[in-house]
Amino acid sequence: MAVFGLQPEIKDFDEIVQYQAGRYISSNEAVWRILSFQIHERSPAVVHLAVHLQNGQRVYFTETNVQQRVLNPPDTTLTAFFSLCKNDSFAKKLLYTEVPSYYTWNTKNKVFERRKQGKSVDGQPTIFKDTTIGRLYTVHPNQHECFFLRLLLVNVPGPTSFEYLRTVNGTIHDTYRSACQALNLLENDQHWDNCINDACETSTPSQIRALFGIILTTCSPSAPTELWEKYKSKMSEDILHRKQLETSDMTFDFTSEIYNYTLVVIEDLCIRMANKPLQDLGMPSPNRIAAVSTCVELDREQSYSTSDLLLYVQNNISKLTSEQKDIYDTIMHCVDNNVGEIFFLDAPGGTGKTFVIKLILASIRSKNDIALAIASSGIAATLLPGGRTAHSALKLPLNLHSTETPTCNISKSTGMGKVLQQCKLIIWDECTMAHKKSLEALDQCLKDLRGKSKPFGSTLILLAGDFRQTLPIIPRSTPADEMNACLKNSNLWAHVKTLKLTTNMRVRLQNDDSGQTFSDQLLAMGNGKLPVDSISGCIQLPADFCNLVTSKNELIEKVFPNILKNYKNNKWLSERAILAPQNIDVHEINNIILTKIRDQAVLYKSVDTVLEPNEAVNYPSEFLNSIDLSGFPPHVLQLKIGVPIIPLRNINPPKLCNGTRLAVKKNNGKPNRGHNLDRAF
Ligand SMILES: Nc1ncnc2c1ncn2[C@@H]1O[C@H](COP(=O)(O)OP(=O)(O)OP(=O)(O)O)[C@@H](O)[C@H]1O
Repeated sequence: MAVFGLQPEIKDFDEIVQYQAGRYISSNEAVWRILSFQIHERSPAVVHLAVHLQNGQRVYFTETNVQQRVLNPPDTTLTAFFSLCKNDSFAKKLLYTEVPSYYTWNTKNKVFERRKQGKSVDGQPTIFKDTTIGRLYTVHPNQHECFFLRLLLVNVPGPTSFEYLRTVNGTIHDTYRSACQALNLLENDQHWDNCINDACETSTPSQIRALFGIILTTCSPSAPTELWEKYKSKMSEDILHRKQLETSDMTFDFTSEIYNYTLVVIEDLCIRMANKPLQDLGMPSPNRIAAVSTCVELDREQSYSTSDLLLYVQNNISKLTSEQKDIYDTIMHCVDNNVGEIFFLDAPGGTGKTFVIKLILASIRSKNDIALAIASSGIAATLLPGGRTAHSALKLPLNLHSTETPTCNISKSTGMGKVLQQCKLIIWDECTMAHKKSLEALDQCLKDLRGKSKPFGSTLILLAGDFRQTLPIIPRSTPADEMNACLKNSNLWAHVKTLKLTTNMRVRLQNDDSGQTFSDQLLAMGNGKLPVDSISGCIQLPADFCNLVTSKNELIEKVFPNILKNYKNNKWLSERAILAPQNIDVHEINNIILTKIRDQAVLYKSVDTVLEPNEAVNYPSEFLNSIDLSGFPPHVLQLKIGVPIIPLRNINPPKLCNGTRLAVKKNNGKPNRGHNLDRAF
């Protein structure tokens, strides 16, 4: 339909009508309009919620009603929410943003009313939930108090007044900001002070130094020197004690030399963790000439007790099976004769690969030589004595996939540079999971450090892993990309000699027939021997391969039977885990298990802020909190004593690597202590 006015009468010219009449409307739209169908709709519906300080709401008045408005200003959604929380026990559990899902806003009477339709809430047949969501108006951080009031509104359920929002643990705070501070919703140097103070009660000086190093390198405290001045004696106690023993004078007190030496140790830590000297972290720079120069990396690799290691070798070498002994002899022959070779130990799970590697490491280290143990994943690194992740030890770039020719950030003069020049053997466990570029980076680095053009600068390399297991993981990639990133596709692979372990020691030692069947099935699957369905392209699992369950609750019951009785038993916990590929399932399973444990839950919330303050309006804190990325902990972490947790990243390896399982031992709302479930130390 098209309408054109050829001779508009200038007198009654209505531009809007003219525009509407002159619009072209397609036949489809014309029919749609003639039948009065809705032109657009919103789903889910969004209700905007007011945010204002006490008596700060906008009030409209006329000359006639000014007095009445002053005495009795109309309610806003915020003041109506307070009244609702006073009178409705269900609303008391809700956050402001959750209210529109259960209540409708009556604009005439300015009250929230319970929904009459929707999905009824479990156990509350008279309460209905709808898909409607509530959105708070954003507030610029420049409007300080209003911004902090908003922050409280998205965190405190069921407030009954403005004063209620400012009340934390019975204390009424003067400002919303200090209430946020008391609820740990804001970043604050006081956290770090409390954290170190807490550590001083129970930790050794070296642990306090490591904690201080982590705080300096990753938490950007605003006044690091104040923390240093306050706790420098606590961090230097062991150094003082050593000095007292050396001088046989137990009255010897802290001196500037002792503090200087402590600073040197802390600086070494910071360089290792973040490659930054203390000066770049807002701290005084230590006087390196005055301090005894130490090479932390070299010290670390040579600090093993040779007598203990020798005893370990003597006790275990006779246990090696003939195929394990062949591998041990081959490697030790190369070590003793300084032969630079590249070996790949092809060992399916349970064939004793770790057993042989431990023995090789102990044998080399017992002669005070250096053997470097690295692994692609944190958990594999924890299983090797002195193991570290390849990324941390070799200073590999994090964006390996996108870098054309990545390099290790190690120079000849650094501690790690010296370790790599002097080491007799480098063992890389789970190398099949590593991107080929990381090995190529190590190859280039060793060639440079050792001044030799042969692969890996003629260093003896033992790669271990199993190509039947997980290949390198490349986000948003195709299987072809993964194959391309695989070590076998590197030019270096042509120089690799393969050694094989075939006997499953786990099965052999336990003499377990079902274990043998399971191991054979795994091998057949890894070797591509299981028949593939031509239509779906999937393999069919053998009927006796595993036990299938039908619900999450059944899975939990099977994996963690009788959890209330057993959950404080670390050995029991360390033997079981549920893996899920998606965060949403992980959160759901965690919540089900947590509700079964009767201990008091403590909530830890992340403080999420945008770097650019003006962007706070576009990315409000509740939006930042709602982002649930892989590799990041959830915004709200709920912990109870005894539950297992996994650190996603340890800034100061190698004791705790990412992936190590811990059990919560103490839960005080501050950074936690834990038992290690994966190994004892
Ligand atoms: N020669 C041996 N004598 C005694 N015990 C052994 C021997 N070889 C391996 N074992 C034991 O067998 C079990 C499996 O060995 P190990 O953990 O070294 O295998 P793996 O190949 O590293 O397995 P995975 O790849 O699953 O980690 C361990 O308990 C280990 O102590």
